[in-house]
Amino acid sequence: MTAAQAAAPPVLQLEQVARRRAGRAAVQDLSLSLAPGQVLGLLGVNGAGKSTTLAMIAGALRPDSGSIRLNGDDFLEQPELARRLIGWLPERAPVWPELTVTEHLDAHARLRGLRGDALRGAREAIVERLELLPLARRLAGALSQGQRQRLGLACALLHRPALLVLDEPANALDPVQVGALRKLIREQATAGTAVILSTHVLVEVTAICDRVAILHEGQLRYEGSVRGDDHAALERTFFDIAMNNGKAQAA
Ligand SMILES: Nc1ncnc2c1ncn2[C@@H]1O[C@H](COP(=O)(O)OP(=O)(O)OP(=O)(O)O)[C@@H](O)[C@H]1O
Repeated sequence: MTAAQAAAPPVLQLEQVARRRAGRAAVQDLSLSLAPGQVLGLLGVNGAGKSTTLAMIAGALRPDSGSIRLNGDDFLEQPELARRLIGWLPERAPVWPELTVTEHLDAHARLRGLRGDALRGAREAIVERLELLPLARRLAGALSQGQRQRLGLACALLHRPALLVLDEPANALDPVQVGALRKLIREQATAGTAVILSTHVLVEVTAICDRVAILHEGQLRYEGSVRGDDHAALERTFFDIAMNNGKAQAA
């Protein structure tokens, strides 16, 4: 992230966001912000509230309370902003099994308002970048899990979003593809895209992210840089959560 990007207004701003699911608080009083070109990792164990948070940011779930702003605009009042500004890869990337990879990308592009040459240009660029050409004529329903994940990522990136929301993006990817994913995310950040991604793997955060927010039982337990002095505190907090359910261990 450049100094200019750091000084820009936040692409994403959550204030005191809360959401209950199945009668329990899935996310509580969550406040976060994300500048252009910044990569934020949402780290937490199973059930911590990561997917619920990302689904609210992507506009798929409405918060019970709190506000979400995209580039300063109240996104809850203008849900169409999400479609324009956000690229979302959900935890299990949904596919239309009867469409080919190309048809899939075209359908997504149309949903984002792309048509004609703009649509073709965007599709060709993403097919090349994600090396999807050998799969272009395959039915989406016949793809492996990792290939589906790549298609989901391509759909999220197709319209060059200002904010990329990635739920466990390394799921089902082999080590080569994980390396390619890390490179792609850093490339997006360098181009000014803000990225928020979820994971339960600490090394994933340190490899890709600039900042980290640890969620546990729906609450923000830690927020800071992944580097420098913050790193030890990050490791200690996550270790306490993963090994000891969030309670500091006796010395
Ligand atoms: N579809 C749903 N219906 C009801 N409750 C849900 C649903 N999805 C999640 N929850 C609940 O919301 C809470 C937060 O779950 P969430 O999926 O956001 O966590 P997570 O951190 O993404 O977990 P994981 O790493 O296992 O994907 C949990 O208590 C979970 O049981």
